Amino acid sequence: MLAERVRIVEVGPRDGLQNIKETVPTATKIELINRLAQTGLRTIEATSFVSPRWVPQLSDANAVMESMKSSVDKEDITFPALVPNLKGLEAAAALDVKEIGIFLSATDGFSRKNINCSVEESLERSRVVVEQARSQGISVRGYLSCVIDCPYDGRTSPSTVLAMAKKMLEMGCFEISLGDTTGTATPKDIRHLLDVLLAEIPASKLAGHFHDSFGQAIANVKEAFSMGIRAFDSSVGGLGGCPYSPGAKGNVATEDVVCLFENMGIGTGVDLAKLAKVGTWITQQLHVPNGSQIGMGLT
Ligand SMILES: CC(C)(COP(=O)([O-])OP(=O)([O-])OC[C@H]1O[C@@H](n2cnc3c(N)ncnc32)[C@H](O)[C@@H]1OP(=O)([O-])[O-])[C@@H](O)C(=O)NCCC(=O)NCCSC(=O)C[C@@](C)(O)CC(=O)[O-]
Repeated sequence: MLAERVRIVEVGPRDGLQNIKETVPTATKIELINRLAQTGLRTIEATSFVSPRWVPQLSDANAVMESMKSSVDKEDITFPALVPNLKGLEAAAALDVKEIGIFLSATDGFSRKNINCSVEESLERSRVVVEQARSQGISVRGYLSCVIDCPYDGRTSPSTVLAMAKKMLEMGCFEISLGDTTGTATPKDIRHLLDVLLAEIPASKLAGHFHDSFGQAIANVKEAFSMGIRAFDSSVGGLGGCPYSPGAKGNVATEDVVCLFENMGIGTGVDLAKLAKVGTWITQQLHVPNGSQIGMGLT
């Protein structure tokens, strides 16, 4: 029995697919989630209730979530969805979604490109969403993008990230997922950021969400772990990327995260061999390279 554990938030069906140009059939998305649910993952972000004009790939959010709702054999798995505004919350609530993710940026440039408003406006918008979600018993995770770098505004200062994270926690988010949206962070950047954040925010309220544009994401996971972070977002096969973060690659691969922690004697609850098969299957379906070397090695 492993004494220590990390919590993995699988974001492949949402972050992994949102940037794929060709329309992925709804049945493939549902099958991906069902296969991931067989690997031991306990949190699988399923989709986004966003504007179909902005992210056409996820315009089938209702159908995907409807199919999760009816699966009785997955009662111990959470299927969160991203929600940008009250319209998204209404759609999610109608499908009995138990957890939503709101998503804000530490920087104005990315905020305007991604959700068409300034950071200040996004805080006002989110406050109402969080209040209404929680009054309906829906828990809210907060994503904060561009914590290291912004594709439009350049480097982000840790003090800006701290101020935003505190505001998001105060409004009622149970955890803040720190997004290295551009995937440009190094372990030194992560240490510098966490030094500032952990002076005022408990590690249990923070998660790492690291993209892998320069192959540093797994090193960043390890660095954040060494500083006390115990929740990490990752994507099967290393899929992913935001349509509004040009050049950024996918998330750290879930296979790599599981392999890292299991080898450190830290439990993940995930069956790596089964997960690797899912990574191989979905990357073949999507005709994209498998972003996990360990995943390829195991299949
Ligand atoms: C926020 C908006 C809606 C503002 O977009 P807007 O154009 O300012 O919104 P609007 O209120 O003017 O509405 C425009 C149209 O969208 C519809 N609409 C409006 N809201 C919804 C909704 N919820 N669901 C469905 N439809 C919606 C609305 O009804 C209207 O339809 P029309 O009348 O023109 O036919 C838009 O910018 C948007 O949807 N953005 C989402 C972008 C996105 O999903 N980005 C990727 C996720 S974030 C990410 O990947 C980063 C993360 C989280 O992974 C962490 C990291 O790596 O950093």
